[in-house]
Amino acid sequence: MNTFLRLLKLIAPYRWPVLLAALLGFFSVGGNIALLAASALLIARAALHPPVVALMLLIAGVRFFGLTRAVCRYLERYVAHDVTFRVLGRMRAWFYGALEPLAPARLTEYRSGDILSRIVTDVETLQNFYLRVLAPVPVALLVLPAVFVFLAQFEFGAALAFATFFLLAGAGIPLVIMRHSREPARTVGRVRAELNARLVDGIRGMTELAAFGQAGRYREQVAALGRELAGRQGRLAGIDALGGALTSLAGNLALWAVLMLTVTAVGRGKLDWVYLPMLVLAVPGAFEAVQPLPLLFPQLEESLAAARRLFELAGARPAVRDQAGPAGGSPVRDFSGPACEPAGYDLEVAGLRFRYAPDEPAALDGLDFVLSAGGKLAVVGSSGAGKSTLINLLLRFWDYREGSIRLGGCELKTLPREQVRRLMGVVAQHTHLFNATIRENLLLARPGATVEEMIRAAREASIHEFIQNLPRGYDTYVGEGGFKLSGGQRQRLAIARALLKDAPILVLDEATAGLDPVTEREVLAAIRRLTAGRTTLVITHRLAGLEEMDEILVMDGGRVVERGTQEELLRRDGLFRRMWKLQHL
Ligand SMILES: Nc1ncnc2c1ncn2[C@@H]1O[C@H](COP(=O)(O)OP(=O)(O)OP(=O)(O)O)[C@@H](O)[C@H]1O
Repeated sequence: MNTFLRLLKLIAPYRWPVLLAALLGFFSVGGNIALLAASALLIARAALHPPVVALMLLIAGVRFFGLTRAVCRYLERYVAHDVTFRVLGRMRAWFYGALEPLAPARLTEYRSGDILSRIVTDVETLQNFYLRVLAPVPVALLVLPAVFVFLAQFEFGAALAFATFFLLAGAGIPLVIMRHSREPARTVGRVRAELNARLVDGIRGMTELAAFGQAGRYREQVAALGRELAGRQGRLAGIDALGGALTSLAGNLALWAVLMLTVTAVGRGKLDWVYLPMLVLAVPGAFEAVQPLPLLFPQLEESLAAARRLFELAGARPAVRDQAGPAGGSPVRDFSGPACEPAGYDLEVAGLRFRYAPDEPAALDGLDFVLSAGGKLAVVGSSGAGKSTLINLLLRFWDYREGSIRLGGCELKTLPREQVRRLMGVVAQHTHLFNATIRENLLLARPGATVEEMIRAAREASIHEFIQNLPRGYDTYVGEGGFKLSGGQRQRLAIARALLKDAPILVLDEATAGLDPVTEREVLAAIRRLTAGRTTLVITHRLAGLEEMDEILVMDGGRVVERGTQEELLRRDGLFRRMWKLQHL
């Protein structure tokens, strides 16, 4: 019910067009009934060979209702679809906006295919809620009393028979259908999402599947899900057909009953025979209003299931929230103004402890360091030591509970996420490049940058020459994820981006990982230009280019096990020296 009300709320701003569509729907069905009734009366009257003048009003009526019916049907379809697509458009934007605060911490709990399925298919499914659930009900509710009163004027028994079959078709049959369609209608969205998630995963990992000889097995899993979806859709289609057939049967029975009762009334001399065809033909016209109703509950069930999936994800509690309360306090309200204005860019980390979930081991277990503005600090360590976790906390992708991170004297979690991220430029190992031009990818860092600024950044990142030699230069499309570029080129673009962003604090997260030694040296030279004069935090397990660091923290299992300059660390017989020896043999 709650979901139903929330869906209704979403169309509240469009209540007038929705109401107009319902009224137009009523006039369209009403026009059809009047057209059939007027035509029947005209034929019956004409059989008596009256002067043509006596038929003029009926002839005009047939013309008028014929036109009314066509115009109303057109307008009803137009208004209903227009408002539906506007609601869906609004919903997509709302849903996408609701996802942003969930990234990346909460979104990692969902598969990308599943999210895609929600934003595309589930939103699309909701069009049925507005077009096939909400719209037909008021039309049927208006048609029933109108036709009942009309028939009752001539023969009450016929009116009663009509109402009985109308209610059977409009309420009884949909209720029977509901019992049988509930399960497939509820689960069809989930199976579709599962299939989409598998497909997206499979497409991404196609090379691996082929390399490990698992393509056939995966294909079979996709096919099995496809069969399951087709099975549920088939059941729904069968139920839909059954509903349509039963409604037609009820309509025909109503017609037969009204015919019998009016013929009897004519026989008893209670009804003028000339009205008989009119009364009988009004019935199939009226049944047009109940034709969509068998699908009402399956569509409602499917829409509610889709809406629940949307609301569930959109309503997920973000892992991080901007807060105005005291440091470490529970989130109070959305951030409305800085609680503290950082004085400079000194970074002080003290007693920092963090675990991703209460039952998981600590990813960081008491981290302390000071990185003064303009200073350079490296964090090195083996895989799983907690290096990336530190970045996740620094960028406020996750929030810490124990210890503190102070930026310019302010507790980091009291600063708005936007402000924190504005102050930090990140060059990561896997920089996401959009399927757009090089120019668009670079300007992402600062949309207002001039061409000169962009070129200067590319030059300093040693990528300008390469771009210039491309046939389309800065307007070259880089392909999905930048696949048309080499790893080194992608990294240099990432450096150019960071240069363009010109943030006072730089975070380099395995920025040279995976590069060959020659490219690594070139990228390191570009990094050196990038870091000049900036507060820099380098996260790496490759021990290269660390001689310029003011301090190196060596981490293991979430703790700092050694610290000092490269020279000092090499003099000691510790983890750093062991790692160094392994990498520089
Ligand atoms: N999103 C996450 N959810 C749960 N646990 C995580 C998550 N990310 C990392 N971890 C865990 O936290 C610990 C530290 O991981 P982290 O990624 O910080 O290590 P790292 O030093 O960056 O390793 P690498 O050099 O391999 O990237 C690991 O035990 C890891 O399994």
